[in-house]
This record gives sequence, C-alpha cells and structure tokens, in this order.
Amino acid sequence: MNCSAAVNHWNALDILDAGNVLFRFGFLILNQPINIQRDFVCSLWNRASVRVTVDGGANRWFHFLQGTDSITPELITGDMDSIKQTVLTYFKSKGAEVIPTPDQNETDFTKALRCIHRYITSKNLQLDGVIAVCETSGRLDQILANLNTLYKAKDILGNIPVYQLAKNSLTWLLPPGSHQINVGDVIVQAGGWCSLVPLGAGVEHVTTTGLKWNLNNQVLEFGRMISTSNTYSGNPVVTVETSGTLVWSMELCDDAT
Ligand SMILES: Nc1ncnc2c1ncn2[C@@H]1O[C@H](COP(=O)(O)OP(=O)(O)OP(=O)(O)O)[C@@H](O)[C@H]1O
Ligand SMILES: Cc1ncc(C[n+]2csc(CCO)c2C)c(N)n1
Repeated sequence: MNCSAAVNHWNALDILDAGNVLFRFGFLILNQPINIQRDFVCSLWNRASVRVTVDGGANRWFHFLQGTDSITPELITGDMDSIKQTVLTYFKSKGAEVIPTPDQNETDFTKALRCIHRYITSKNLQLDGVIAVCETSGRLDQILANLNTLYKAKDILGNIPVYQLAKNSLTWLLPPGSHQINVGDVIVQAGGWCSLVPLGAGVEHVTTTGLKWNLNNQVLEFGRMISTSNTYSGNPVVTVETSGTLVWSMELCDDAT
C-alpha cells in the first residue's frame, strides 16, 4: 500500500503480477487445500522475503511440491497439532526454524503474524504486505477467525497489510479513510464479483465509485445493508471512502493469475 495525500493506493497486480519484484512480502501457507495454479503460487513463494508454513499448512506445502527443490520455509509455526512428524523432520533437516506457538487463545494464523513480525524486526527487513494462502471454505469458525486475524494484524504488524489469497478471491481490510483500488483491466472485463463488508461494527458513511452498485454516503451494517455480489462498472480503479473498517473481497478470474 502506498499513501499519498491521504489516499491509500491498493494494486491487486502487486500480488497477481508474477514479474513484480518491487512488492516485498511475507508468505504464509495456512492449513487448507492449495488450489491455486502451481506456477503462480511458486512464483510468489520464490519472490517472498520470508516464507512460513503454519502447522498443518506445512503438510499441504510438502505434498503440493513434493520432489521439487526450494520448498523449505524459513519458519514453521503453530501449536503443532496438525503437522506430520515426517514433514517436520524433513523441513527441519533442510534448515527450517521451528517456532512452537502453543497459546490456545489465538489461532495459529494470528500467532504466525507475531512470528513474522519478530523475524523481520530481527533481520531488519521491510515488507509491503503479507500474503496468506488459504481457501475460504470448510469451517465457518475458521473463516471468521481468519477475518479476525486481518483485524488483529494492525496491532501486530502496524501498517503492513495482510492479504488472504485463495484460488478465486483476494481479501484484505480497508481502514477508515480514502482508498483507490486498482483491480486491473482483466478482472473488470471478466466482470468478477467484489464486496464491501462491515464486520464487527456497522460503518456509517461509505461512498464508492467504479462499482455497478455504488454507495453514496450510505450505512453498511449487518442487519441493514452489506455490499455483497457487487461488480465493476468498467473502470479498473474503484474508489472507496469509508468512516470505518471494511472487508474488501474480490474475485480472481483464472486469466488474472
Ligand atoms: N477450514 C478452514 N478454513 C479456513 N482456514 C483454516 C481452516 N482450517 C485451518 N485454517 C487456517 O490454517 C491455520 C492452521 O490450521 P491448523 O488446522 O493447522 O491448526 P488448528 O490447530 O486447527 O488451527 P488453529 O490453532 O489456528 O485453530 C489456522 O489458524 C487457520 O488460519
Ligand atoms: C473464549 C474462547 N473461545 C475459544 C477458545 C479456543 N481457542 C481459540 S483459538 C484456539 C487455538 C486453536 O488451535 C483455541 C483452542 C478460547 N481460548 N477462548
């Protein structure tokens, strides 16, 4: 995210453009099936400044790329109730640092962000974002906990945004303020869905441009309106002015990755 004149600039292509070496990020593999195109996920893995597999995410990654080189993460974190011993032993032997995070009051995803923060601080690394690979499926409690982690991330990582990347969607938080989101021509032309959802608390004032169903100083709140199944009006740049934090989620079409 670049800030200029109080506008937050977001560019989905930072993540989707495999050749973009300017975007510096941490990369997390959570415990969900990895359905993203192999070349794309590998290019992200190879470009990342720090790679972390989170508990059962280590099994997913190991089996996804078994037999290939350069698959060892810098860190393996988690309460270690899901990682297989064979996978742990293999990655340890290849030099991964294992950081057990046994606290049962936070999810392994949240605790992994704390580990990333410690890691980048100790190595003096700068990150523009953290990308967490995780399908939004299976368990509603985990899905909600993952969104809660996005909310908690501000206290853990400061201004480094966390993106949740799935096969068909990219999700992150828009804090209060003005935002320009460049979603790219490909996604707009494909007519993908997008959404603006207030979680935790209603948001009093939301104004947008670039959407098919724009908001004009309107309230978004559960029990009233939340903006789901929205799409684009044809412009690759969407603007959002919001008085509270919103979850922005957008469809990724196959051509975009
Ligand atoms: N069904 C799911 N849907 C979405 N995310 C999931 C799901 N299952 C696991 N995850 C993500 O993967 C992370 C690691 O999960 P894992 O199953 O390895 O450990 P866990 O002990 O169940 O997770 P946690 O300790 O966080 O509850 C979780 O913190 C969560 O972010
Ligand atoms: C009020 C409350 N509800 C649930 C849990 C359980 N919990 C939340 S995160 C987590 C880690 C999962 O591996 C566990 C067990 C708790 N501690 N406090």
